[in-house]
Amino acid sequence: MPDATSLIGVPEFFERVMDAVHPLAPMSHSLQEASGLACAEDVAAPVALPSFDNAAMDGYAVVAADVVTASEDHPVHLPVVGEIGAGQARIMALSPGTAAKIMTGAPVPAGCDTVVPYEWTDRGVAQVRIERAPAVGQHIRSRGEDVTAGEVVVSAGTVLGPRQIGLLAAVGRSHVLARPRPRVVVVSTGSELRDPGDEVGHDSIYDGNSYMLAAAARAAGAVSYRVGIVPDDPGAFLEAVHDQLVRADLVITSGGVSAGDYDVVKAALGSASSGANVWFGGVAMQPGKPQGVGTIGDDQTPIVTLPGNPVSAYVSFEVFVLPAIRKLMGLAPYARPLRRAALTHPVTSIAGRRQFLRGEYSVPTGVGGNVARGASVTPVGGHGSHLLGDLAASNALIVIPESVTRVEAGQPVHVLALDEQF
Ligand SMILES: Nc1nc2c(c(=O)[nH]1)N[C@H]1C(S)=C(S)[C@@H](COP(=O)(O)OP(=O)(O)OC[C@H]3O[C@@H](n4cnc5c(N)ncnc54)[C@H](O)[C@@H]3O)O[C@H]1N2
Ligand code: MOO
Ligand SMILES: [Mg+2]
Repeated sequence: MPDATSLIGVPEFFERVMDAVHPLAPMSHSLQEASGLACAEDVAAPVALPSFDNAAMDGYAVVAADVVTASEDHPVHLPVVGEIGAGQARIMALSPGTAAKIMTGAPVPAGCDTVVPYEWTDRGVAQVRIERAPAVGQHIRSRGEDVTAGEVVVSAGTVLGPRQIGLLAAVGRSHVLARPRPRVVVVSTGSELRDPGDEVGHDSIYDGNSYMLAAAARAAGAVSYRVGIVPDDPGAFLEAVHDQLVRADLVITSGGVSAGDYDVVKAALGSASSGANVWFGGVAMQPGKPQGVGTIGDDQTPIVTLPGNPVSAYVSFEVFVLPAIRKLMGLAPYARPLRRAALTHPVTSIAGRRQFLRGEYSVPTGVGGNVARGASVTPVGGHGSHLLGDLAASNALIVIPESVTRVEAGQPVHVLALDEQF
């Protein structure tokens, strides 16, 4: 590994990763598939909302002038000429001096300019007694009052959340152009690795990283593919990665990027015949010092090579890969809110490195997260980048800046809230 003087900063490596990825070309998606994706068109409403004048209450369609004098003491009586249910518009026009039963959502007949709710009547069937006068237009939802036909209802770049999907469906769109979910291929390297469920010996361990990274990619909105464990053999590694490129928008590898004799990823991707162009180096952070990023194959598929220590791999994913996946999706890079919280115990950090410590972040129930409102964070476990149990017990990363070597209890710190997403 390069020594401390040759480490590059977290922001510089972040830029290298972001430069390697480009938003994916938009595709047509059914609304069911489009949830969480970035819309890639300005969607003009094909129809107005409401698309016709309709009743806002269950009651009687009437002509306002006929009932203007109605009161409990002086009710107005009108003959009921029929009934209009939602989806059953049998009465197209209403004559003055008559009423028609009408249900919420049903089209108001021509001539009707107000609806009398059941509660203001005797609910009569052949004749209705009206005891209160609605204003002209009351209880009628007018065509186009919400959305006019041709109006842009969702613009390009908007994230298609439930509200946008609901609106698109309501204006009759079955499909929408959106940037697709990136296909992320996860490759774990290490001759010591075994699949969960298999036997482990005294010198082998379970492959936690590829499951963790595949799950993290999926949680970020990607489709993830886990490639079986690749041993520390450069030829086998290159073959495995090249085999996957056909279905990869991004390749993430785990392990083999440090200074070891069997650090396969660095050895393989660094060779002239690898078909890859990858920068390897040290980043001024802990965990996550050894890193690599570049492209591989004819299509220049982006590849990020994460360190093998589980906490290092996870932190690197959060800090670099999650924003990269979001860029591929056409989303803003940062997914997590950076909160401020008071540290409950002192922590130390190496000078010149941005430290990401595991922590348990909490805010008093029902309030937003900042120090003034009582947010606090308790460090969980030590600095060791093998401490996966501590990572799993955490819900935040405490971020200690490069220039700081110690923070006392009670002091405010920034935390990346891992279970929160914008
Ligand atoms: N001489 C030096 N040694 C190391 C340095 C250094 O600067 N000089 N850096 C250390 C740091 S920091 C890190 S982080 C690791 C990075 O290691 P590699 O990316 O080369 O990863 P490996 O050597 O393959 O594995 C490291 C560690 O992680 C375990 N591991 C790997 N893959 C998995 C997996 N899929 N699931 C669970 N655990 C995994 C592996 O068994 C090792 O224990 O290098 C330091 N060394
Ligand atoms: O920097 Mo390594 O990523 O600490 O363990
Ligand atoms: Mg190594």
